[in-house]
Amino acid sequence: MNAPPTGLALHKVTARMTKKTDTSAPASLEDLRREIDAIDEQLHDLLMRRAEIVQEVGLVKKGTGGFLRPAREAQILRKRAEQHKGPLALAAVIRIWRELLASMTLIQGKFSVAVHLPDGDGAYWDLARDHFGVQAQTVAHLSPGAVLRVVADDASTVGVLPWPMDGERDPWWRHLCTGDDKLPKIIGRLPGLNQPSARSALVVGQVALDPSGDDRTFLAIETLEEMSRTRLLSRLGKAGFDVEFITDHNDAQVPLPVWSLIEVEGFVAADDPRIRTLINESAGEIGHVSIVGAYPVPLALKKK
Ligand SMILES: O=C(O)C(=O)C[C@]1(C(=O)O)C=C[C@@H](O)C=C1
Repeated sequence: MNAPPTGLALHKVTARMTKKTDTSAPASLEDLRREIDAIDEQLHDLLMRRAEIVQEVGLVKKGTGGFLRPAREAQILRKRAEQHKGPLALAAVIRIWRELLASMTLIQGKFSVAVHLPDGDGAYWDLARDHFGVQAQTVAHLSPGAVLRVVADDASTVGVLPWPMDGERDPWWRHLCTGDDKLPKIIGRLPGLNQPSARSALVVGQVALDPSGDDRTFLAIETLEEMSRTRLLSRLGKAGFDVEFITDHNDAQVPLPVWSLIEVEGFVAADDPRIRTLINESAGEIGHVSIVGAYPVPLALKKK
C-alpha cells in the first residue's frame, strides 16, 4: 500500500499563495500554472489514496449485500454543498463527486445500471448518466417491467424508472407492494441537483435502506373498501404522516382492492408505530401496508 501523500504539494501551494499576497505585482502566467500543477498533483494523490481506502471499505463490507450506500453518498454530497464557496459552480463539484462515488462503488465490486429508455426519449438515460457516471455499465430497456426484472434478478444492478403517474395501466411500483424483503426497493430520486430535466425518476435496487438524516419514504397501502383519496389522506394525517405525493391503482376488471403509493416525509422503519395506528384506526378499510422504499432527499429538493 502506498504511503498517504506527504503534504509536500500542499506546502508548495500554500507557500506560493502567501507570496502572492505579499506583493502588489500580479503573478505571472507561468507562476499561476505552476500553482495549478501543484494543486492537480495533490488532488490526484488524494484521489488515489481515497480509492485505496474505499478498497478496504469494500473488504469490510463484503458479504453484507451490495456496495452502494445511497444514504452515505447523500451525506457526503450535503457536506460538499455546505462547504462550497467561490467562483466554481456547485453543480460542477457535485458532478465530479457523483462520478467519483460511482467509480468508488465499482472499485468494490460489480455495479451496473438498467434504465427505462422509451422510444425517442433519452431523459431517463441522461439522469442515470449524470448520477451514476460513465464508468458503470448502463443498459437501456424499452419497458419499466424489463428494468424491474433485471434489478430483481441481479443485486448488483440498480434501475432508473419514471416517476409514477395516475392512470397507468400496469404501474411498475405495483410489483413492489407485496412486502417481500427480497424485492427491489425504491432507493433514490433523480435529478439529484437542480439541472434542466423534463423528467423525474426513481432509482430502485436491492439495497438495504438506511436513514441519511433527511429522507422520504414510500408506503404501499391496500384499501379493501371504497375510500376517497381525501379520506385516505386524512387517515394518514391522523396517524402522524406528512404526505408529499399519492397515486393509486386498481385492476381494470376488479375495483377493489385499490393500492396506493404514498410518499411521506422522513425515514419510516417497518416497526414505526404510525403504521400500526393507521391500520388499527382504519376500521377494516386498510389491509396491507408495506414500505416500498426510502430515499435521501436530493440537493435539488433541499430547502435552503
Ligand atoms: O462508505 C462506504 O460504504 C463506501 O462504500 C464508500 C463510498 C465513497 O466513495 O465514499 C462509495 C460507495 C458508497 O455508495 C458510499 C460511499
